[in-house]
This record gives sequence, C-alpha cells and structure tokens, in this order.
Amino acid sequence: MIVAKGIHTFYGNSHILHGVDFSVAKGETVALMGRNGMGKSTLLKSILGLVSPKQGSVTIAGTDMTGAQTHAIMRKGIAYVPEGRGIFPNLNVRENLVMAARPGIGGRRDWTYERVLDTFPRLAERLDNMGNHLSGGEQQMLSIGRALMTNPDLLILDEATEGLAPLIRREIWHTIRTIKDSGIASIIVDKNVHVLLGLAERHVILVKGRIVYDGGPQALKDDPEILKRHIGL
Ligand SMILES: Nc1ncnc2c1ncn2[C@@H]1O[C@H](COP(=O)(O)OP(=O)(O)OP(=O)(O)O)[C@@H](O)[C@H]1O
Repeated sequence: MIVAKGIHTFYGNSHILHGVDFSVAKGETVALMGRNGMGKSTLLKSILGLVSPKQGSVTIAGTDMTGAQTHAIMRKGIAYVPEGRGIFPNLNVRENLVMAARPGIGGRRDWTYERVLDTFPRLAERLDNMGNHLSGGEQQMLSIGRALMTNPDLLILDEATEGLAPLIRREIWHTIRTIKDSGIASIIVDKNVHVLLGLAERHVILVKGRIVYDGGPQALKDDPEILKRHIGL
C-alpha cells in the first residue's frame, strides 16, 4: 500500500529523518513508535507530501508519488486524522460528515453516513451540535468518522487517544479495532504502547530519525529491554 524508501527530511538546516525505509502492506496495522521529537509526525508528513523530503521515494498503491501534492496522495485512498484533530468547528456533526463523503478507490462505498453513525452512536445523538460544541472525545470520533467517509484503504491516526478520558479512550480503541477488522490498513501513532502491542501486526520504532526496530509484537513482548531502551517504558 505504501512503500517509502531512503527518506531524508530537513526543517531548515535540521536533519530530521536519516534515510528511513517504511512500508505498510494492504490491510496491515502498523504502530509507529518512539519518544517525543524522534520524527514520527515528520515521517507521516513526508509520506503525505505535507513536507518535502530532500531525498527518497514514496510509492502508494503501486504509483510513484514522490514529490506529489497532498491532495493527489490522499486520492490514492489515504485518510489522515492529524494530531489535534481537524474538523470544521463552525459546521455541525452532520455537515462535517457529509462534506467529507466520497467513494474510495474503484468506487467503493462501504462507509456510508449511516454506517459511520452506527459506529459512533454518540455522534448520531449530536448531529446538530457544532464541531466546537463537542467534547474532546466526540471531536476525535468526528475526525475519525470524517476519515471513514472517504472510504480509505489506509487510515493514519496520529495520537488519536491523546488527552482523552479512559472511558472515551476505550471506545476509540474499540472503534479502531472495528476499522482494522473491516480490512482498512492503518498507521497508528499513540503513547499507549501496551494497547498497540495487542493490536498492530507490525511495530516500527524511530530514534532520532532512524528506524531501530521493524517487526512483529512478539519480539517486543519477549524482550522488554527493547521498549525500555527506545521508548523508556
Ligand atoms: N515545523 C518544524 N520546524 C522545525 N522543526 C520541527 C518542526 N516540526 C518538528 N520539528 C522538529 O523535528 C523533530 C521531530 O519532530 P516530530 O514532530 O516529527 O516528532 P514526533 O516523533 O512526532 O514527536 P511528538 O510525539 O512530540 O510529535 C523534533 O526535534 C521537532 O522539534
């Protein structure tokens, strides 16, 4: 689904990503992990064309998208739920969802307005609430709901459960699992490493813009030293 090779990204003179190779297979759930400031968001932005890598290539669904604009990249079946959400505060829940609707690749329309509301009953109860009159958890649900309305093949979730109450967090994780079971691939950045170990098939750990681990959860469970050293758990 995504193959990024040899990515070098800079902010001004700061060299942030040092030749990162990163891939996500069709339907695969990948946890992107690492301490604060290690380059996780920068890698996501490099893949999405929100920042331009100085070197490296990005192939999406078999097409070379290196240097392409973000909207063209998203049209390849990618939905991005950014850190800090990204909903329209002055539109209500219904409008936020309907505006995002579009068929997926090949005209797929699995995720309808009705299905999104079935997935998030809380949103169904608040259709006339403006985006800025929702709790943090509801805004997060709306943001994920908007992403699903685009019928993506791959969903990118950057800190989707950050700052939410435990109960809401659990609801969001439940939804993420439902999305995974529906066959959508995902890249998940989240501080809840233990949940990720039970959810993702692959785990990628970044340290100072370099990948230090890329593999399944079992090795991380068997050798807690790896997480301790690189994530500080
Ligand atoms: N727009 C920017 N301009 C300059 N430096 C930046 C910019 N965005 C991020 N950085 C720096 O790049 C490095 C990587 O940041 P990035 O946000 O990718 O890390 P992260 O792993 O996603 O961490 P966090 O969990 O804190 O978001 C950090 O040192 C950060 O200070």
